[in-house]
Parts: sequence; structure tokens; C-alpha cells
Amino acid sequence: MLKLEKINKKINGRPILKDVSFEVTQGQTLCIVGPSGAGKTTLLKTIIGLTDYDSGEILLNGQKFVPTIDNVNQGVIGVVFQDFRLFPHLSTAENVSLAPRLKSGRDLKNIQTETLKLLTQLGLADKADLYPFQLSGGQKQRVAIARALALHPQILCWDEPTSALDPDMRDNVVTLITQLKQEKITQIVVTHDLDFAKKIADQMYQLTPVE
Ligand SMILES: Nc1ncnc2c1ncn2[C@@H]1O[C@H](COP(=O)(O)OP(=O)(O)OP(=O)(O)O)[C@@H](O)[C@H]1O
Repeated sequence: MLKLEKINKKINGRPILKDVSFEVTQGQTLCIVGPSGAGKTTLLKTIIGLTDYDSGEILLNGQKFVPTIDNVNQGVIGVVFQDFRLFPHLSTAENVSLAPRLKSGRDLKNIQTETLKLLTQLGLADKADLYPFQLSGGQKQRVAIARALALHPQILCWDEPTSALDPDMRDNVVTLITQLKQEKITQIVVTHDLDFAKKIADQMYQLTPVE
């Protein structure tokens, strides 16, 4: 599904990613693990097109793939950010339905129905009209997941999904990722939490700081 071949990246002349190669297949969960400073966030940003790379190749379904933030906006890749990045002035339902509304050719009624379905799946149906400041950390994260899923991404990326959560919520994230896996959603999860990674990963990619 998504294949990275010898990705290299320097920041300010310093090598951060060195010959990073892996392949995640449809429905698999790949965890990118490694100590602080190893380059996990940089690698995730590379995959979602928030930063570029110096050499190497990325293939999506066998075709050369150039990550750009447009791919995120168009729903090729969905992202759940560590700090959720919800739109503070939009309600839960509006946060989830905004991107589908902006995508041309979508029927408004369908979008409303699908938004409600997603919110129900994620246990947020009664929070549809609340704003981010009225939600707990775990609820905000679920809004971020619903928002990412609203565009039916081929790949769902998670940036440190447990770091802002207490231990109970951490178990909920394990359950959520496992449920999405059962729905055959391909997931890439950046985490420094090895115990968490072991619970969800089909495959782990260990990053170590480049000397
Ligand atoms: N914009 C930048 N300018 C300079 N150095 C940077 C920049 N972004 C990242 N780095 C450096 O690249 C290295 C990898 O950073 P990155 O944030 O990707 O690591 P990480 O594994 O995600 O760490 P953490 O687990 O602490 O979030 C670090 O040494 C960091 O200082």
C-alpha cells in the first residue's frame, strides 16, 4: 500500500532520517517507535507532506507518490494530530463535516447523515453541538478521529496518540485503533510508548537518532 524507499532528510545540514525504508500493507498497523529526537515526528511530517525530503521515493499502491498537504485535504491520508488541532470556532459536527463540504460534488444531506453516523460510532452523538472547549481531551481526540475518517482516507496517521491522555483513555485508544483495523483501515502510528505500540502493531519501525 504505502512504501518508503531509502528516505533521507537533513535539517540544517544535520542528517535526521537516514535510509528509512518500510512498507505498510492494506489494513496493517505500523508503529514508528524510537527515543526522543530520533526523528519520528519528522518522518510523519514527511509522509503527510508537511515537510519535504532530500532523496528516496514514496510509493502509494505501486505508483510514485509525492506527499502534499493537499493529499490530506483530499482524504488520501488522514491525520490525527497529538494536539488534535480542532477548529475552535466550530462545533463537533461542523469540525467533522467541514472537509467533506469543501470537497466538490458532495450532497449536503449525505454529509449530514454520514457525520451523524461517524459521531455515533465514536460515542459523540450527544456532543454534536458542543465546541472544542466544552470537550474533554479524549472527546476532542475522538472528534479529530471522526474528522479524519470523514474523508475516507486510504491511510490514517496518528501522531503520539496517547501522550495527552490518562491511562484509562490510553486503553480506549487501543480499542479504537483495533476497531479501525478490523474495518481494514491502514494505520501509521508514531509513538514513544513501546507498551502501547506492542498492543496495536502488526509491524514496528524503530528509528534511532542518526549519528
Ligand atoms: N525545524 C527544525 N529545525 C531544527 N531541528 C529540527 C527541526 N525539526 C526537528 N529537528 C531536529 O530533528 C531531530 C528529530 O526531531 P523529531 O521531532 O522528528 O524527533 P521525535 O523522535 O519526534 O522526538 P520526540 O519524541 O521528542 O517528539 C531532533 O534532533 C530535532 O531537534
